[in-house]
Amino acid sequence: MLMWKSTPKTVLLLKKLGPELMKEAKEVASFLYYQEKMNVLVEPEVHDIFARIPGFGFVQTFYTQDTSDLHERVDFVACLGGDGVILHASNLFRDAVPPVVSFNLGSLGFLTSHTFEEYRQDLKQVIHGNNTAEGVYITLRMRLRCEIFRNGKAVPGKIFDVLNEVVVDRGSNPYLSKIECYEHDRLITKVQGDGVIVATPTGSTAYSTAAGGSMVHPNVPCMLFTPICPHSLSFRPVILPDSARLELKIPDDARSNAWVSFDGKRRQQLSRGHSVRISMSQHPLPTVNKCDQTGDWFHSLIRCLNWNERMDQKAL
Ligand SMILES: NC(=O)c1ccc[n+]([C@@H]2O[C@H](COP(=O)([O-])OP(=O)(O)OC[C@H]3O[C@@H](n4cnc5c(N)ncnc54)[C@H](O)[C@@H]3O)[C@@H](O)[C@H]2O)c1
Ligand SMILES: Nc1ncnc2c1ncn2[C@@H]1O[C@H](COP(=O)(O)OP(=O)(O)OP(=O)(O)O)[C@@H](O)[C@H]1O
Repeated sequence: MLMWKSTPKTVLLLKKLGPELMKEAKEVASFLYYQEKMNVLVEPEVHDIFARIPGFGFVQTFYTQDTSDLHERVDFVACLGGDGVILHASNLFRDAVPPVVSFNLGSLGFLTSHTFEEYRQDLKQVIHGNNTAEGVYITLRMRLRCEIFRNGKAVPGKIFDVLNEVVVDRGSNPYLSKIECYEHDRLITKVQGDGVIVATPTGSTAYSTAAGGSMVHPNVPCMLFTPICPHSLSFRPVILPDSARLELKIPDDARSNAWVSFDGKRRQQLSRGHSVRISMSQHPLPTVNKCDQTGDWFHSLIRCLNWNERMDQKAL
């Protein structure tokens, strides 16, 4: 459950990229500042828009070049948009992540548990959660720490924490990709196909599901190892414990380079001899639940993916 040591003072308000959702962002910023007496931070591009609107001089911003101390300045994050905004929030925080409450104003919104209509009541619950009888539940979402290596040496500045998954694929190369997969330095298999996904339980309902992986409740401590179009009749997806330490390496005899992406972003080439090492991050991402961990998850499975939607059988 969410327990504040002292009443939260600063909120980071994130919204979906682009000009839309400014009306909603203005409404939420005013509510947090005037009603809840909170400091409101937004990203620099959004701040540029607020700076031109009379009466919103209270909205502050931060330097995106250095977000290393952002977690110390921000008590919680409020997101307006879809799943991509939560992935973006994850990307802003390399180390500890403050609790994230998200209002679904995007398209699918599997991870965005709250509706915008009730934002006042839900934000009050988050801010004064300690004092309410019911309390506020959170889900601690595992992230994966990914680090790129060249011939066994860490490439400086190439460390990424992902909330959904890391993908190594063939990119636009016409050749089958060849990726050696090690677990704690032991070769477990070679992927010969379009690529491979290493996903968190949170990411299990995203790309990994599309590639045939299982859907895993976010409280299960594990990582999913899901091949993409493997050219083999026996390569089924597997689930590994959260203690696994994986390395995906492009061998010298691969016909072409590969590509790696982190939560579908920050895509870059992996040449022969390059590898990406993957282990559980020490810093999970806490998301605020609307109901509770299991209730929210099944609600999203049904609302977004029509999980087991079927006509009810009539009595005899
Ligand atoms: N074939 C696929 O299904 C496919 C292909 C590429 C990327 N993706 C996913 O897109 C994600 C990036 O999302 P984005 O919003 O920035 O890009 P995007 O705008 O391309 O959205 C991809 C879709 O995936 C959904 N999604 C994202 N995370 C999810 C999750 N944890 N559970 C269920 N659905 C989820 C989003 O709601 C959206 O509908 C990647 O992390 C990857 O998982 C999926
Ligand atoms: N503040 C932001 N800064 C940078 N990129 C962002 C930001 N907000 C959203 N994005 C990106 O913009 C895209 C669309 O955003 P988002 O996912 O929130 O909306 P959507 O696609 O309509 O909803 P859903 O993902 O739930 O289907 C995503 O790829 C996301 O990563």
